Amino acid sequence: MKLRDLAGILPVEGIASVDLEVTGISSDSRQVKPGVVFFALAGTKADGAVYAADAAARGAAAIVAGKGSTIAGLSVAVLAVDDPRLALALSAARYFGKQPQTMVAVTGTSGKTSVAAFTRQIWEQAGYAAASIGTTGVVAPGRNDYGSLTTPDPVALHQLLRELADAGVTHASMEASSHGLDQRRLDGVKLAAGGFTNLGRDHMDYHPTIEDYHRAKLRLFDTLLPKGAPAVIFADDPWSAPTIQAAQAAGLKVLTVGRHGDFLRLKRVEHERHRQRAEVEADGVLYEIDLPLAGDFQISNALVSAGLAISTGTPVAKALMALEKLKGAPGRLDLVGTTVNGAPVYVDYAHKPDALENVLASVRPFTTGRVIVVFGCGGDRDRGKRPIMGEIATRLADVVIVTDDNPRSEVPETIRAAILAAAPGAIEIGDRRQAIHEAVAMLHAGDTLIVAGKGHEEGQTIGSETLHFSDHEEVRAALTERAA
Ligand SMILES: CC(=O)N[C@H]1[C@@H](OP(=O)(O)OP(=O)(O)OC[C@H]2O[C@@H](n3ccc(=O)[nH]c3=O)[C@H](O)[C@@H]2O)O[C@H](CO)[C@@H](O)[C@@H]1O[C@H](C)C(=O)N[C@@H](C)C(=O)N[C@H](CCC(=O)O)C(=O)O
Ligand SMILES: Nc1ncnc2c1ncn2[C@@H]1O[C@H](COP(=O)(O)OP(=O)(O)OP(=O)(O)O)[C@@H](O)[C@H]1O
Ligand SMILES: N[C@H](CCC[C@H](N)C(=O)O)C(=O)O
Ligand SMILES: [Mg+2]
Repeated sequence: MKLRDLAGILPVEGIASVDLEVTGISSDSRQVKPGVVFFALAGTKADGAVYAADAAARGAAAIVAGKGSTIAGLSVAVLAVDDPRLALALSAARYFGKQPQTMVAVTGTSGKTSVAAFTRQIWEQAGYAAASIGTTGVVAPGRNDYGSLTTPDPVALHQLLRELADAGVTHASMEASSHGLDQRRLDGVKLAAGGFTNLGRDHMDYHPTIEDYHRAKLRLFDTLLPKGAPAVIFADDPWSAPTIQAAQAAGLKVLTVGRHGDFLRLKRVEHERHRQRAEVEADGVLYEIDLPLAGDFQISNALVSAGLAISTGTPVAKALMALEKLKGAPGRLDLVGTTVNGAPVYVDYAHKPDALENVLASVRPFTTGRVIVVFGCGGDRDRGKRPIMGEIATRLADVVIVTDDNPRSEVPETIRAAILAAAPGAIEIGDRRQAIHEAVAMLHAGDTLIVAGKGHEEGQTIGSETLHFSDHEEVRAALTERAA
C-alpha cells in the first residue's frame, strides 16, 4: 500500500512522501522499520511524541501526531490529526484490509470473556467458521493462542482479523474493554451487533468516576455500531436502563434479554449442582434449556450470547439448543477437580467486587458445608477495591484465605493488609501455592473451595518478572497430594 492510500484518514495530500510504500503501522517507535507509519500517542506513562525522532531515525514513512504537537525538525513528514488513536485504528483497518464478515463485540464489567466464548460456540454449532477474541486469547478453527490484553491494540487486532478472514473465518466475537473503547482500539472494526452484560466497580484507577467508566462502555453503542444495528442488552442490571436509553437514542435496535427481557425472557431457573435448567421465552415460544454450567450469572451470559447469535442470523431454536452444549471459558467457575470426599474445587477469574460476590453467592446453594475462598488483589490496579473485596469474602465465605495475586511493582504485604483491614478472621498466606495447598487440605465433605482472581492466567507477576504459575496446576497438584 502507498502512503496516499491512507488519504481520507490521514492528511497526506501534498506531502513529498505520498508515493512511499507503507510497510506497516505502529504506535511503538521500537517496532518501526523503514516505510512504517508511526503514530505518536499520548499515553499514561509517556508521550509518544518524545519517540518521534527515534521513529524517524528508524526510517518511518511519516509521523502522525495530535494537532498542537510540538514535534519539529525531523526529515520526515509530520501529519497532524485531531485524534491520533482514532487515526491509528482506522489506518490499521485500511492497511490490513479484511475482517470476518460478521463481527460482534460485547462490553460490561463481568461476563465479556464468557459471552465471547459462548457466542463463538453457538456459531460453531450452527455450522459457521467462528472465532472469539479476548482476555483468554484467540480461539478459531485450528487456533488457540494465549491472550494478554482483553481488547488488543488496533495494529495487533487488525492483523489478527486479517489472518482470521484469510483463514476463512466468517464470524467473530470480541470483548470490548473500557480501556479498549476509550483508547479507540475498536474504532476500525466493522461491527454487526453489540452486547452489554452489566456494570460494577472496576478500573477505578483509570476512570475517575463510575459514570465515566459507563460512558466509555457506551461508546460501543453510541459511536461504534451503525444505526439500526442490534444492541443486545442484559435487562436485569442496575445499569441496564441507562444503557438501553443510550442505545435507543443512538438509533440502534435494542433487544433485551433476562428476567425483564423482551427478546429472550428468562421465565424460570432450577439449579442443580453443576448445571441448571432454564425456561426461556422467545417470540411467544417457550424453550426448556439444560445448561451444563454452574452459576446464576452464566444464564445471563448465555442469553446475551444467544441474543448476539440470533440477531446476526442464527435461527432462534438452533441458538437456544446450542446452549445445552456450552463449555465454560477457561478459568470461569471452572471445576478443576474434587477431593476424594467429594468437595469441589473451582478456579474463577473474579478479581473485582461484583464478580467475587456473584461467584461466592453462586456456589452457596449447593454447598452443604463451608464455602472456602482463596484470593488476593493485583498490584498497580485500583486500590479501592481491596477492602471491598475483603468485606465481600468475609460476608459470603466461611473461611477466607488472603494471598497474593499479581503484586507487580507493589509490596505484596501492603496489598494483603488493605484486604485484611476489611476481613476480620481471615487467614493470611502470602505464597499463593501454599495458600492453595492449605485450602485443599482443609476441605471436608460438603465444602466448596473457590480459588479466585487469576482464572486462566499462566503466570504470576512479581516486580517486573512473570514466573510460570497456574491455579489449575496447583489445585491439581494439591488434590493429588491429598489423595496420596
Ligand atoms: C493503561 C493502558 O491501557 N495502557 C495501554 C496503552 O498504553 P499507553 O498509551 O498508556 O502507553 P505509554 O507507556 O504511556 O506510552 C505512550 C506511547 O509511547 C510509545 N512508546 C513508548 C516507548 C518507546 O520507546 N517508544 C514508543 O513509541 C508507546 O508504544 C505508546 O504508544 O496502550 C498500549 C498500546 O495499545 C497498551 O499496550 C497499554 O496497555 C497496558 C499494557 C495495560 O496493561 N493495559 C491494561 C490496563 C488494559 O488495557 N486492560 C484492558 C482491560 C482488562 C479487562 O478488564 O478485561 C484490556 O483491554 O486488556
Ligand atoms: N454475568 C456476570 N455477572 C456477574 N459476574 C460474572 C458474570 N459473568 C462472569 N462473572 C464473574 O466474573 C469473572 C470473569 O468473567 P469473564 O471473564 O467472563 O468476564 P470479563 O468481563 O471478561 O472479565 P475481565 O474484564 O476480567 O476479562 C468470572 O470468573 C465470574 O466470577
Ligand atoms: N485485565 C485485568 C486482569 C486482572 C487480573 C488479576 N489477576 C490482576 O492481576 O489484577 C487487568 O489487567 O486489570
Ligand atoms: Mg475478559
